[in-house]
Amino acid sequence: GRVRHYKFDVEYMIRKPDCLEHVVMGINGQFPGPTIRAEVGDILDIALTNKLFSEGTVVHWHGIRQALVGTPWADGTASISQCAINPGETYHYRFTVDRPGTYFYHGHYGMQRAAELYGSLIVDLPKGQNEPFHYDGEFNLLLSDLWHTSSHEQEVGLSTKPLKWIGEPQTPLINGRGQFNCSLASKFINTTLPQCHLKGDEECAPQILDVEPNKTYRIRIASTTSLAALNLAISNHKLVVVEVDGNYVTPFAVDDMDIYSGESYSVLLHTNQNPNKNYWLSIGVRGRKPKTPQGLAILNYKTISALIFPTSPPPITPLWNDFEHSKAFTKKIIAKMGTPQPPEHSDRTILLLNTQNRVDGFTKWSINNVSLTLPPTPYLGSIKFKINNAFDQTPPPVTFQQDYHIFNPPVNPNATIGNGVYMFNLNEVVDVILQNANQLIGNGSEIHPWHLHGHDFWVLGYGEGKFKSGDVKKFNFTQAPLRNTAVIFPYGWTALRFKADNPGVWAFHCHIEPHLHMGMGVVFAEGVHKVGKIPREALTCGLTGKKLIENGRY
Ligand SMILES: O=C1O[C@H]([C@@H](O)CO)C(O)=C1O
Repeated sequence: GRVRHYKFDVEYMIRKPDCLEHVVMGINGQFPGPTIRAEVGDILDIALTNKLFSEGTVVHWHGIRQALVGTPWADGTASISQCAINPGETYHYRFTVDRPGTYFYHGHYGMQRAAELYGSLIVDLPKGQNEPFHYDGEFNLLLSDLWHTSSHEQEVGLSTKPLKWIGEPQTPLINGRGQFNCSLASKFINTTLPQCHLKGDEECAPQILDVEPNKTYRIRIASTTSLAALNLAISNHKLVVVEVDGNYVTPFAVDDMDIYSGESYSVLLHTNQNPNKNYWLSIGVRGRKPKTPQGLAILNYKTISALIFPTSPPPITPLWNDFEHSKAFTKKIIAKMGTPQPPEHSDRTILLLNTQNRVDGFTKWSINNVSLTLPPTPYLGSIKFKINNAFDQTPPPVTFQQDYHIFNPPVNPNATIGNGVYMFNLNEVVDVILQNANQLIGNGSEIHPWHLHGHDFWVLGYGEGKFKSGDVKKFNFTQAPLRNTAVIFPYGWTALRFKADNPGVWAFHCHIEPHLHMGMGVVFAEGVHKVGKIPREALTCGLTGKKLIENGRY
């Protein structure tokens, strides 16, 4: 593959993504950051310079496994794979993209994703190879949620006693575009917002998808929201899902689709409707009581002007708590024939109970009663160089008390903080059962999208209530989809299998950024002794900084 060089300057910028002025994080003067487009086998060489004034940064390449050549130091997770990049410093992300698909990148330090640090990353097949589906043109939609409070204010609120929850996002964004103080569809929907009067060249003008009649378009869709789960639909048009998290799936048609934070999709759209009209593409909030208006874009049949608004209302987003609708969609996702099958047996199973808890009166999320607090020395260096006082050496619990009542608030809400690591033998096959439960107070249970770094996993199944050993009989081994993000539904469980075959240290966490901030994650490690030479710039902080770099030992 060829080497593609990029220079990325991460900076704060003043923009008007929803027609109002906000501070957002961008790259090279662009918000969202530039789209990276590469071919399978290419080496991406990204010199990323921190142009922020007074805080560190890192960028994670979401869905890229860093596995082909073994570059775990390029995964872009602060405290896990590298030291945060200080203002004025440059870090070199150099890695191979080994598989086609729809990916994205985003900040992975503090809550810089909520500060809107993200962009798209698309990997094409090598020239001459064809996708297993035909299309005449393509679009790329990166979905996000815009906040009118700064990520710093959000972090402090989440770390305050009592909790100051961040609430709901102000504006959903499609390719960084939304409208806050007006609506594109106020004529059609019950809104107090005035009709937007936009010329089309504003930063907050809607994304237009220009199409010709009777063609097939591939729409790539990825969500890097901080909180919101979204439902996407296009009036009058079916969507045929063909790709999920960089893996082909058995195609299926839907009228609308759920997209959780951390997921990516490709859908095919046939432009087989009346070409003398335009149509709405909508994204609406699901899974939490929506306080955010729909985000809108326009499907424009080029036969008419893009400025002619659709003459019918935007699609209605399914009810936020219609979880059966969500489950029906998610369970339709099955592997395409030819997808690698999961190994028949696993070497070990870990059960991870997701709960909302208290630690010294602070509201936290915890896994088997441990709330993750990242250490100052990144694990990759501290494990490789056996710096044993860098983090808790006792591994975190692999199960939870079997008499735990998942349908009730916790009897004892107290959890502990910790930063221990689940250590796997290289090439071990691991089953993970994610178990959902009731929230801290009152009745309720939320959807959490769990994202694994460094691997794909097979989704073996989703179930209701508390996982029982007999539930393994319900696992789907023959068409288990490969993914890097999977949700747990309210009061349910999700079973995953993966092969710990990628030497390195990998985050596995809820992709809802405030939940990760509140401790909702774990750290996996395997074969770290096999990791090649870690670049110095990954090790300059904490105890690796002191013991290796300052002493001139590295
Ligand atoms: O972590 C969360 O905290 C709030 C709520 O449970 C307490 O205010 C909420 O909706 C979350 O998802």
